[in-house]
Amino acid sequence: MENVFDYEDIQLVPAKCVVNSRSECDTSVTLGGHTFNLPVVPANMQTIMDEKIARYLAENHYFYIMHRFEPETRINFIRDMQTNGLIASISVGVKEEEYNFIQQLANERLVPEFITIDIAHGHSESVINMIRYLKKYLPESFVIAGNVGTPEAIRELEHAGADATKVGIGPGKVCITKLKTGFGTGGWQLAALKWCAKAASKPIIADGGIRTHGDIAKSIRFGASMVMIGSLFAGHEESPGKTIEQDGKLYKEYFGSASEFQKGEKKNVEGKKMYVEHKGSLNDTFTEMKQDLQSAISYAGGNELQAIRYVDYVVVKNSILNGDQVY
Ligand SMILES: NC(=O)C1=CN([C@@H]2O[C@H](COP(=O)(O)OP(=O)(O)OC[C@H]3O[C@@H](n4cnc5c(N)ncnc54)[C@H](OP(=O)(O)O)[C@@H]3O)[C@@H](O)[C@H]2O)C=CC1
Ligand SMILES: Nc1nc2c(ncn2[C@@H]2O[C@H](COP(=O)(O)O)[C@@H](O)[C@H]2O)c(=O)[nH]1
Repeated sequence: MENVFDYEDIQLVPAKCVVNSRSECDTSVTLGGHTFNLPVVPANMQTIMDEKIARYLAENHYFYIMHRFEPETRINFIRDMQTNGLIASISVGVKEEEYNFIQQLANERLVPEFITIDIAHGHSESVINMIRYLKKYLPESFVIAGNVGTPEAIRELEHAGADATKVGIGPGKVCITKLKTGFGTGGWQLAALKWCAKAASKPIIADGGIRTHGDIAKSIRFGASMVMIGSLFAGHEESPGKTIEQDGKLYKEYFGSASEFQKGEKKNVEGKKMYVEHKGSLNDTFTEMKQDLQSAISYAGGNELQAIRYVDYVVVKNSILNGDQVY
């Protein structure tokens, strides 16, 4: 791999505007035959996603992926969502009991619209076997497989039957994989996305490392169809993480899915816990994300998301932020 870079090293180059108002720009995206308002999905983590948020997102035409850390609730969750005319989008692992769970879904003809295989090292036989099993027993479910960080992995998972792949090993805010193992796409996630996108024939979800709304547009430019975000969604009043008060200020907890706090034990820990500032309602963030992305589309010289795919870019090596912060 040559010319590695990350989000803060890139600026997209404006093209002539073709709209009279940013409100004309369409941020919607279609995945698995369903159209969503934004190419953004909150991370399937326990301090980011719960059933209430899932319902809110589905009702408001945003994509969501429920986490897999309360496995016994999944059957009722799928039933409840579908009974109410909403899409069911769940996560699975690769351990033996997950095969029994999938068999149970097939027996009961409960078919989630989306199933995400949520594993740290997705370029593995365990994930390939799970993709094949899902495609055999629940062929109508749209299968997202990950996480990976190389073109070889994209090809193998797509070849096994994955309908989309998820790219990002180690760029997450609460991720310590890069420090504990020396591996991953941390620090060059955007370049890894570009590299993977060249091999992909199906949609890619860029996962981890998004720190500003402009990073969503950059992900689209480098090949993502959808962007998974944890930390930017962690601080809302609706977020499931505990709220704490320190020196009169409110914070919310955000912990990694491979952290000691998630696992309940100190074994193969590759995640940590942090506190993020409380930031109001989820709805306000989605509204702002939409406005920022509409603006990005207008700078790309188009009126729909695809316009961003074709803009030029420059590498500005770490100089964009220049000490600035959004707030
Ligand atoms: N995107 C990212 O960068 C990362 C994300 N995570 C998140 O943490 C959660 C837990 O992930 P994970 O540990 O995979 O899930 P699980 O704890 O469910 O483990 C899944 C299976 O894969 C095995 N396994 C896990 N890591 C490896 C590896 N590096 N090599 C070989 N086998 C492995 C496990 O066995 P055993 O434990 O015995 O090895 C287990 O049998 C997930 O939600 C995942 O998304 C975790 C790390 C990185
Ligand atoms: N290495 C680890 N990665 C993790 C862990 N828990 C979640 N994740 C990944 O991070 C992203 C969210 O990233 P962010 O930068 O938006 O905060 C999430 O979707 C997972 O892929 C973990 O314990 N270790």
